[in-house]
Amino acid sequence: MSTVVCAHTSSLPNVTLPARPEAIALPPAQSALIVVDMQNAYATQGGYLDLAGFDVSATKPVIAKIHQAVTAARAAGMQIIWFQNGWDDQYVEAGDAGSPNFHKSNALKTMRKRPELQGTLLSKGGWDYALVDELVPQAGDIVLPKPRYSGFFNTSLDSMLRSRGIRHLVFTGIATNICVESTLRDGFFLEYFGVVLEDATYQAGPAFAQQAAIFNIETFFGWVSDTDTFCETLKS
Ligand SMILES: C/C(=C/NC(N)=O)C(=O)O
Repeated sequence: MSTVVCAHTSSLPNVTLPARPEAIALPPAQSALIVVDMQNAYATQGGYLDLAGFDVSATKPVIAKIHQAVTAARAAGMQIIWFQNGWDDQYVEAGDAGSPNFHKSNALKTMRKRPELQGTLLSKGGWDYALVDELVPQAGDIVLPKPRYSGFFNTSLDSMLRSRGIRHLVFTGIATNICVESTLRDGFFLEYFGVVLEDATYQAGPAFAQQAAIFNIETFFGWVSDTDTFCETLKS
């Protein structure tokens, strides 16, 4: 079985992650573990996705897997990056009717339908915006707010990564088919190697949305592995 090795990092200590469609090199000093939007909005009952009608009842095991992956990545010296999706409490950053986001964001649509929720969903400083209690960033981690689905759009992610010489991105978080896939895709166009830990992600929508996102990543944009394999690989 072949292994994909980035030409610029081939002289670094050889950590190879078993993945689909083939193994991929993952030098810890040139890699970041990215945790996408593990906020109450996306992972807790009573949060935005739940209120908008999406099923979040199976997110607890995903939170546990992310905790496991973060712990292993931290022990290996890998940079941890946490994203939080949302906007100011007046929703200026969300855009007005001139922005597609205004029309497509289910958080904004839910608040228009239920005005009593106005100011609560994905609003910076609120419970919905906060990371779930089980996942706590530590000193040295990077916490980045993001205003759109892709973590590369209108954020400092690219410069944070480039200034640290990071070329390899390991993705966890919610939702696989939206912010995880959007960020991994943009990373691909910017020449980052993206791997998703399948069991440390969860979709927004039916199960086929997860399957389609994983298919797209495995086939066109990156690589797919799982949390135990990632942790074992880093340990060895
Ligand atoms: C539906 C949705 C997904 N966000 C994400 N973190 O993938 C949203 O933000 O509206």
